[in-house]
Amino acid sequence: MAEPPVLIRQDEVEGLLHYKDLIPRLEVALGKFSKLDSAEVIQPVRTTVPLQKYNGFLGLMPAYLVHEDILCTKLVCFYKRESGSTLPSTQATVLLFDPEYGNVKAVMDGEVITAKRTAAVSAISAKLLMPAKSEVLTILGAGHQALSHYNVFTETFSFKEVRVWSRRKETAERFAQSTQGHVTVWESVEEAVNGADVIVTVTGASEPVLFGQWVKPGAHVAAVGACRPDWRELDDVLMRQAEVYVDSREGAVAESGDIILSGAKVFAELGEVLNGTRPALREKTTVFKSLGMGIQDAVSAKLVFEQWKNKH
Ligand SMILES: NC(=O)C1=CN([C@@H]2O[C@H](COP(=O)(O)OP(=O)(O)OC[C@H]3O[C@@H](n4cnc5c(N)ncnc54)[C@H](O)[C@@H]3O)[C@@H](O)[C@H]2O)C=CC1
Ligand SMILES: O=C(O)C1=NCCCC1
Repeated sequence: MAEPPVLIRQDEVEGLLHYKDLIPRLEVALGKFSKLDSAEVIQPVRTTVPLQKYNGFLGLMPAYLVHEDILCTKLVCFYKRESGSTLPSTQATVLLFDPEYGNVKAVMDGEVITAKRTAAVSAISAKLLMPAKSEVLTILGAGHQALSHYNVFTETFSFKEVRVWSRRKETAERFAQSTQGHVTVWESVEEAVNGADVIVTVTGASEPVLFGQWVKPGAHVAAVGACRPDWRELDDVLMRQAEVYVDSREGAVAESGDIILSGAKVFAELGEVLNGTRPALREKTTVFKSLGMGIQDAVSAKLVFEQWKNKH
């Protein structure tokens, strides 16, 4: 009989998952995913169950990495919350399986995994696509993803200035007080992104908040919110003037309102750039449209479980 699953709490995941270990593993997984002839990565597009009554959805995100023998699924509920709501917008649990036996080896918190792996993938996009001499980082939104993006971007790169905007100034101010380094608070998106080299959009918006006319030519945008086919964070001008990169083409054309509704063409997956089969057009304005992938959770969960076992 299989052992019962271990339970790995949020504070433990936080202490076990580090960007320096996570980023290289995500790069390998993204590269394998984008190899057209590879049967090594099995990841269906996320299944979503709408929770209309609560303005949210349940997302089911299974993945199997054959070579590494990692079988995993995340169960994630996401809600659009009213401004000022104290309810969480994301609740997630990750299940790691023994692929041969079929039992669940570990049940772990998925919120820290979601925050860190999403930010780590955005950092990979920036490493590949941001202008060579990037000095100004602007973060639009001031929630959980804003903080994980702040942490990995300041750990990985050396920006001279970091700015934040949120729809409520108090939230942006609270965010700026919570960060290790200095962050300036801006009252309008237009001013906040003026001259920015890298812009991270991590809002719960379903209408555009970032407009192409405000974005410096050559800037890199990591667009993380707007994960439904009818939600937007970026306007048509930006989507059409930029070279658009995605985590998964299949996911992007099924789920991204910014891509579907603007009619923008996807230039490449990040994995294709990592594999050297598509170029990184660093000198152009670039958008990385992130939707999140089961394989990102799977490699994160494996890492957490390995580290947990080392300690127990
Ligand atoms: N691409 C990916 O892999 C993932 C994407 N996400 C997305 O990232 C976004 C942020 O997630 P969290 O930081 O966890 O949420 P959060 O609830 O912690 O923070 C959301 C932020 O967006 C702001 N916001 C909400 N509605 C807005 C609106 N209509 N206009 C402007 N700002 C608005 C809030 O004030 C807050 O600052 C969400 O859209 C979520 O769906 C989340 C997880 C993974
Ligand atoms: O990839 C994820 O995890 C999520 N993506 C979109 C919003 C919910 C969580």
